[in-house]
Amino acid sequence: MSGEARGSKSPSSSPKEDLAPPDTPRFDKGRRNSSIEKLIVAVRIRPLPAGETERCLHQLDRERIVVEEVEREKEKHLRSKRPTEKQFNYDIVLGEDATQDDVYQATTKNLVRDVLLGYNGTVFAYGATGSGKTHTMVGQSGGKNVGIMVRALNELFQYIETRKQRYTVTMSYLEIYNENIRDLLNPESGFLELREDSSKGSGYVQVSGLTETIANSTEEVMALLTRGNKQRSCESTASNRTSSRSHALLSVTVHNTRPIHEHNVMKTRIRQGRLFMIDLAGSERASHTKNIGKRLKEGAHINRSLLALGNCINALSGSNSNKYVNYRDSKLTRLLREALSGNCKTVMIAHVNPGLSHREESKNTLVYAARATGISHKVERNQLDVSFQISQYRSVIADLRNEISRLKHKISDDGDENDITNAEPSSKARDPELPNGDVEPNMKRVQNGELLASLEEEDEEKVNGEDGIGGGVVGNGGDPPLENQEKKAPGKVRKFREQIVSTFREQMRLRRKLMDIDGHLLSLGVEAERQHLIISQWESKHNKLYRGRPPSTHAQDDTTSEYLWNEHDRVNMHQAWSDLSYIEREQEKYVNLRSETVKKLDQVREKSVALEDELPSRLDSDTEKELLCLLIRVHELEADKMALQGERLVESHELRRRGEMLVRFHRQQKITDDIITRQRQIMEEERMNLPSDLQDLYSLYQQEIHATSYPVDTSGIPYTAYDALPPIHSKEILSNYGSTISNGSDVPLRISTSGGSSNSSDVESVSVLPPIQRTTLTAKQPGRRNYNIIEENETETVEDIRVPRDGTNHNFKQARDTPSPVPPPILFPPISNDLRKY
Ligand SMILES: Nc1ncnc2c1ncn2[C@@H]1O[C@H](COP(=O)(O)OP(=O)(O)OP(=O)(O)O)[C@@H](O)[C@H]1O
Repeated sequence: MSGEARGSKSPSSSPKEDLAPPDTPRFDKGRRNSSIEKLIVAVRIRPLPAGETERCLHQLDRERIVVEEVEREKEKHLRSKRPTEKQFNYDIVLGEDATQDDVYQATTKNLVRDVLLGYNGTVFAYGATGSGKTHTMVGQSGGKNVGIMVRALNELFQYIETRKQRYTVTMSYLEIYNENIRDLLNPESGFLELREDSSKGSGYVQVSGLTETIANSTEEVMALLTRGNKQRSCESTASNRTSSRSHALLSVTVHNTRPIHEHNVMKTRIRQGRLFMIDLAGSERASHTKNIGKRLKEGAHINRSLLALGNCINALSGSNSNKYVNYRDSKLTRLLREALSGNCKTVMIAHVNPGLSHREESKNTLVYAARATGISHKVERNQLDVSFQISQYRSVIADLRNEISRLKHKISDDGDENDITNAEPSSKARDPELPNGDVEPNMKRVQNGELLASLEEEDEEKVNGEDGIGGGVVGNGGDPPLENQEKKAPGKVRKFREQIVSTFREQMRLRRKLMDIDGHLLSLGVEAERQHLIISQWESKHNKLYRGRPPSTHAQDDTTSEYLWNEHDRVNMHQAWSDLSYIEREQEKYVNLRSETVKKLDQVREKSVALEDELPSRLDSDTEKELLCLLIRVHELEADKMALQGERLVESHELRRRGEMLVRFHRQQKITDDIITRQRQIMEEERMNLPSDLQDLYSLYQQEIHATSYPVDTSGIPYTAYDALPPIHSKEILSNYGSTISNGSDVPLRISTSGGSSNSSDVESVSVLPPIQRTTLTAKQPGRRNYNIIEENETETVEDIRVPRDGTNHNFKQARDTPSPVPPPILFPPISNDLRKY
């Protein structure tokens, strides 16, 4: 082990010291932006498992372990001087009595500090099954036995909470189980793929689709960690009652920005450190574990990936500088590549069981661990100092991007949830009680003009912020406002910038106006639908189609009217019609205003593009150009954001309007159905001969009705309830698609295939139509079938029936004389009390 390696053995150097602030002079070494670091190897010896008394290894001191060798009988005589034990040296040896805190302090505490300084760090637990890896990394929740993961995160957050600087912490947690990667924070996402990101260097891999969660507090992180741990693949094996069958990788990224002064120039220092904490699955010998089946397969996968890791360690520890290291053999080594040879400070905690029966596994672990002590590589701090203004823009752009993607997701989520074209109208939309009482919050705000006001406020803030180029848009922890910086800018730049800002302001003003107009137009549309609904509600209540425009004040003179209007109806209908004509006038006015505003907006946009085009020729300095480009970009993103907000508003109004329309259509459909059914009833009773084309149309209508399947029949009785009733009649019926059987009374009829239910493959659907109960069967195939005829509360035999291919109806009136106890069925939801008053 080289002197330098020993010198950089930070994990064990001061186990009891507190985490010092990252920028104190103590960390001069860290201030150098790159250094050669060796992989730190710690060995933890777990206590002897219960029932084992004999041991095979011993801790000599804080750095050495000895393993007793087994001497074969023959060798004992042949080589009497042969040493009987083997000694191994490591950076740190933690004995059986080491506490969880001792292990954390000695191995990981300094990595946490390094991560805050902008380095990447990895700590991974290695060893045979049952040797204590999960105990070290995860431990037991709460109390003194919590593991490294919780301790590191705790310390990280404790530190961040005491600092004013801006930190963002994100985390992800995955497992590799049978060579498949699963997101432990979002297990529903299925298996994830590894993707190579060549932009970050050859072999740099990322897990595509892995959830990267922003964590704000220790509690939040703990909750995430607990959730992830519950998802881990863990089984009981002969060697370990709670054996982890997967490798678990927890990654915590700390992003920090802070202002610095360098040579009287204000800059922003960006640092990003990443800490991986890995609990590997344990290597196992099939003969020892006695695993079979699934466990054996898991074991094979675990061993293969650990073998690949061992090979990498072997290759990396060799003295040849041109060594070839094959990381591609397993997903584990591909993911650990950065930790083993890249820009990362790494600590390996090898775990051994001192019991005699575990000698082979423990010795193998010790051999690998000893090899790993020879690994060293160059580590660099991830730090970038950028011009303060540029960093502010970057930050604003990042915030806006996030906001835009959040809005986009929201729009698409809402679209999926509310896809009215595919779905039945929602209960909200169908229930006419809701139009007034349950409007979306956005809608309410639009109707009250509040949305606009709040948007204006929001934009005021943003536009005002621009006076200082984004000063105030992003909190900068009490740093000098950007205006001060800007005042120093040369006059030419300032003038150009003012032009850009004023064009942008105008753009935003017009966009706001457009949103206002759109909002108003949309609420007018919804209101118009509502008035139509009120009118159709009235028509439905009176079972009459409304004829023409307002009876209004002339209604009392309308002596030809077939019905008499009461005063209440007259006032309400008059109100509805006059509201409708007002709405139409308003719509016309706002449509014109909209097209004028769009025209103006296009002109301003053109002006803004022209300014951007002029930028290279009007400015000399690259920094100025970059600044103004970023300014334009910020504006564009602001504009995008506003456009998306507008889009969302439009969508929510549109959904609402469609909901109202559907309620109206359903009401119209109900009236139509009632008319058709009653006409049909009269025709049947009068035994009228129908023209064949009308008969065809009627059959078509029935088919359409039957295409809609209801889980509950129209009288509210679940279909399954019929299946419990005994069949009153079983008959072979020659059925046709859309054949109707009616019993001439309001007792529901039910038909199912002989011995089966209506769900059988022969019958596609059965429905009951008002007002006379008819059970209509829609067979998948024409032809003869056996059907059971079931009537609720009915035991008498119904006459044999035969439904011919032409779909002629069969009336059982003569076979029935018992009045039905079942109330008349209702096809659509009851009319709400709210609308009934109209
Ligand atoms: N240092 C220790 N002190 C007390 N108990 C320990 C220690 N190490 C391990 N154990 C106990 O031994 C058992 C096995 O440990 P653990 O599950 O951590 O092993 P592992 O190496 O993760 O095994 P696998 O690879 O099968 O998942 C557990 O009940 C654990 O609590």
